[in-house]
Amino acid sequence: MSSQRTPLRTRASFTGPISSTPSNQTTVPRASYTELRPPSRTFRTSSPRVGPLSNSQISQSQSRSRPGSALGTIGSSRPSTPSFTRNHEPYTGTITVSIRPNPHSYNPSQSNAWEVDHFSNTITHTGDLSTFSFDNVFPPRIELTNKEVYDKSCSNIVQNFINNGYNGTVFAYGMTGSGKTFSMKGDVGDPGFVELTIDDIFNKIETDKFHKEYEISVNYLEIYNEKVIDLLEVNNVMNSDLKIRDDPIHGTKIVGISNPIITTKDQLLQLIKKGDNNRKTSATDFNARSSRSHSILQIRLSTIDLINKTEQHATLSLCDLAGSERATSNVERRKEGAFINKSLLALSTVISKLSMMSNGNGNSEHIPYRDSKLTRLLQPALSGSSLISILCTIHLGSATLNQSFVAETYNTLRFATRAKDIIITVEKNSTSKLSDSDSFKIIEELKRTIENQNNEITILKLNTNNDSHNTSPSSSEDYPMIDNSRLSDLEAENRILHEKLEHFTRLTDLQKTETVILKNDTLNDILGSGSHSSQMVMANFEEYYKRVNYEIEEYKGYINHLESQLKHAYEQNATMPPHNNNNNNNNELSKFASKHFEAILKDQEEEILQLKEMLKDKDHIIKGLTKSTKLRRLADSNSANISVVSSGSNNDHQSGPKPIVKMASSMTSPTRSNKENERYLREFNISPRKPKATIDISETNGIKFVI
Ligand SMILES: Nc1ncnc2c1ncn2[C@@H]1O[C@H](COP(=O)(O)OP(=O)(O)OP(=O)(O)O)[C@@H](O)[C@H]1O
Repeated sequence: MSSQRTPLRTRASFTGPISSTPSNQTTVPRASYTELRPPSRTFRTSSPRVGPLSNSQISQSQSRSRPGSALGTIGSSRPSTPSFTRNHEPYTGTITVSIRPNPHSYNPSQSNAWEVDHFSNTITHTGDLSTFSFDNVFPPRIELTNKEVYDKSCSNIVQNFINNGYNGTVFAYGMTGSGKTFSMKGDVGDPGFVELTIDDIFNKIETDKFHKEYEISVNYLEIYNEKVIDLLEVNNVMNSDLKIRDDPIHGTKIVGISNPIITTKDQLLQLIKKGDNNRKTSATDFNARSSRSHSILQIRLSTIDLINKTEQHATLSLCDLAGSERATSNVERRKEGAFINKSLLALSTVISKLSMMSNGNGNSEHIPYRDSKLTRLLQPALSGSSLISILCTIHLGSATLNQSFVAETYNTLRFATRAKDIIITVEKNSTSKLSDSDSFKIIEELKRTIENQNNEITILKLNTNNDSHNTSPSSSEDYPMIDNSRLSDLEAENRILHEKLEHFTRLTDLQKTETVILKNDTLNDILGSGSHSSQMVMANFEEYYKRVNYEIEEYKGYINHLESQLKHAYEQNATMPPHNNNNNNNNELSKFASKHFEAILKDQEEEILQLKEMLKDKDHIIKGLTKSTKLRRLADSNSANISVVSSGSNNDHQSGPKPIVKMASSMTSPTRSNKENERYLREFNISPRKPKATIDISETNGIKFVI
């Protein structure tokens, strides 16, 4: 993991799709994303939500073919989770909305206010029979783990964040004590969304460790009484009310928030734990440890793909909102409650307006994102920069005993319904190509890290040896153990880094080869001569190859000559007598001569450098040519039993380059024996049954360059 952030060169544009659908799904034009149809809902005549829909309203809503509209009828289309097409076009669809009841406020032996059908993902009020349908409606089972809920409602977004560069936002919404923190943070033996997400991220890092570089940074904040507080730096008074500003890349930014770079999973978990301990919680009427603030954990991931040499940046926000609640007698709680309710109301209003706009009912009116810090921070996500999943936690409650639960659950379901109506178009963050200087920087950084590790390994080994010889009774027995485990960790890490470095250097080298070859007119002429026979292409290649080799030798000789001249000139310069200060004329003359001389030396140095660069380029050409020539030979001799030899002898290059041959009619050679063929095939790691039949200058894996 790099300790230095790669500069963000492109403005992040949000592109992207998701999904639970298999990747072999065919590309569907956006307008016909029928699989993106969101949960449909039946409005029964007694629905207290919006009142019954008239027949004309129902047919109107059914005939409207907006993708992702939540207005449909149960049975006509099952609620579907947003899907992504294979080639990751921008995702257009709805927000994933899931409902999770708190099992503690549900009693199966009593008559409950709500009935859940987790097969059809619906929830029905047992009194007025109004039914709501969502992407997921989970059963009120105590055995239901956070992992099961995460897999269905959240992992899709996390995977698209990790693998495809989409921003993601997940938030838990619901009344106090309904299970938001339980779902996000988890419990003993039942890790929550935050930990499960971190597991997914670090598992991916482990899987891709040989061909990808990841950099993770994190910030963790809470909004308490409309103040933004850095949970990782609570003791800093400067961080007691951070300001939110517009940001061209991320939409909004929090000025001055700490943003540490994370290198290990444990480090991240420790930081989050520290932040959690700093979060404001208190006992309320419904929850002994109620969150009195909204918390937002933001994980930023930069991915460098060492194979494709691209980089990508994405942000995942995990929000645990404070719960709505009724008035309480405690003054402090009342004040907090007022702020919480106000910001939740602002969120609700924003969601409602966005939903109306998505349904074509609202004009493109002002969305009041600035009414609260919460909506201001969620603004980029809600306005289309991010895939969103909302987990609404509810209390099912007994119909007779807990009337307040019933009303709150109604509120939450209404909120969830509006959220489900919102249609978002989210673009994947752009992928930018690493420049040569970026590749160079990465290679240098890897080398530095390896060197530092080597030093540490040496020191640790020395320490361990000293400890084992140390007979002092006061020496702790624990230290050698710590050192040993650190030592083996370091050695393992070091091996991986070495492999990474070799791999990346090889790739950079290959890319350079390809660039040089593509820029080379003569080579392009040869490669582009589609009508020529393979023998002719081969002959031209080989002739060109000899010519380049000859030129290399020439250049080397010339460089040697220049270098010895330079050396001689420097020596002369050093032995020149000092200037005579009394003689002005002489002095001026010698100054002029010296300047002139220096200029010549500089010119020569530059020429040598240029020549060396040219030599490097030619080396790259030779590599590419050697490979393609051998592959071509192999393919020809294996498939058509055609063997080609160069038209000149080994001494040809001594007599200078020849013009590139135009026809290969005179080229014949003894057919290579089977044994020889096998040797070649082994050398190129190619299966004898499937010889390469095309000239492929881009394939390197497993192929040794022989010059
Ligand atoms: N699905 C669940 N399974 C088991 N226990 C749960 C579940 N959901 C919530 N609980 C328990 O219910 C209590 C309240 O949950 P939690 O603190 O997560 O609520 P909350 O919605 O975050 O409340 P607040 O808004 O007040 O912070 C906790 O004791 C928690 O362990």
